[in-house]
Amino acid sequence: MSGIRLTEPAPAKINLALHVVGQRADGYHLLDMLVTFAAFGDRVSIAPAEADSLTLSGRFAAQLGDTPEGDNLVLKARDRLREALIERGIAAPPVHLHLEKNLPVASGIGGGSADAAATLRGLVRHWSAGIDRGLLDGIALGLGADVPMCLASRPLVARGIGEEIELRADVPALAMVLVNPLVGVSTPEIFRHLPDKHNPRLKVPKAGTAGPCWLGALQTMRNDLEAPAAALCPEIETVKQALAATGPVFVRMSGSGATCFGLYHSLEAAEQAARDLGAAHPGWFVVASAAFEGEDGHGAP
Ligand SMILES: C[C@](O)(CO)[C@H](O)COP(=O)(O)OP(=O)(O)OC[C@H]1O[C@@H](n2ccc(N)nc2=O)[C@H](O)[C@@H]1O
Ligand SMILES: Nc1ncnc2c1ncn2[C@@H]1O[C@H](COP(=O)(O)OP(=O)(O)OP(=O)(O)O)[C@@H](O)[C@H]1O
Repeated sequence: MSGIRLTEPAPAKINLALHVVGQRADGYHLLDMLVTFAAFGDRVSIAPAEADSLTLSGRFAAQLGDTPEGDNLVLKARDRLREALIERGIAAPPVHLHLEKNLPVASGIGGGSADAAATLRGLVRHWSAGIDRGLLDGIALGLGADVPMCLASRPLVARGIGEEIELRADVPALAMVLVNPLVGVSTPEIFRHLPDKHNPRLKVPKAGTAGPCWLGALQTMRNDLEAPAAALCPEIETVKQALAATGPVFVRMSGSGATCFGLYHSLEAAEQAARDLGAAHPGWFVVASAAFEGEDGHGAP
């Protein structure tokens, strides 16, 4: 892509814990989530152009082949932001967007949501658009429940369907390994197979909790989508066992799966685990990553 003006990271979203605590009248489930982000993810690049366009690259670009271009969350994000800016008299001229798709699609690590959030962040900068944070959060939520947290892209607790966000800078930035058996799982189907929609709330450690205490707290938390996901996709249990055999400090499934993650005390340990898992399971998606800490060391703005 020539003439790139800026590139915005779209870090993978990792649900360290996910409790299903109720259901709204419209059927959406109420969730208590502890979320962090991986340095590994997609990337959205922006350049000025004569006319709007989108190009794709990356290992999983082909997985978006069946998604009509207009349904790509990158373009939806561009269009919703532009509409809001034009309504307020702010110019939003044509852009060439390039999506480097490194995250498997429909894999529980929020790839589409991360792409939408990165597009919003990038275009606000590209168009030099002073936009009210509340309005931007509203546009994000309209694009998907996970988009507001991906807009923050730093450790947080989210409640509701993901729109009530409390940043938690004290969550330890541990290295991780992400593993997906490359078997797609359908989020609505997992929710349909949930045995119980009213599970105990997430008990979040108090502000300033030290790293080792967070690890203890994580053990007391759950991902309530893990059992229904593993029932529909037996490979999830195989992935968890394989991860557990590499000596992580913690293993769990993210989102509605099928991606599972292991946490490690060092990036070197995570990289060694990823090498071993990749060699033993060449058909899986396996990647080692540091936690995302943003350009300023504290996550994205
Ligand atoms: C489960 C999470 O991965 C947690 O981070 C996300 O909330 C899922 O977000 P997503 O993949 O963007 O899913 P969406 O496209 O918003 O929802 C797909 C479908 O899953 C079900 N769904 C999703 C989220 C939610 N809180 N309750 C639900 O019941 C709904 O049937 C919805 O139509
Ligand atoms: N840029 C995009 N990247 C990925 N999926 C997209 C994108 N745009 C639209 N989609 C659609 O969104 C659906 C969900 O994809 P996504 O990868 O975000 O799911 P996920 O990783 O399971 O997310 P979550 O963790 O929020 O459940 C896909 O079926 C795909 O058709």
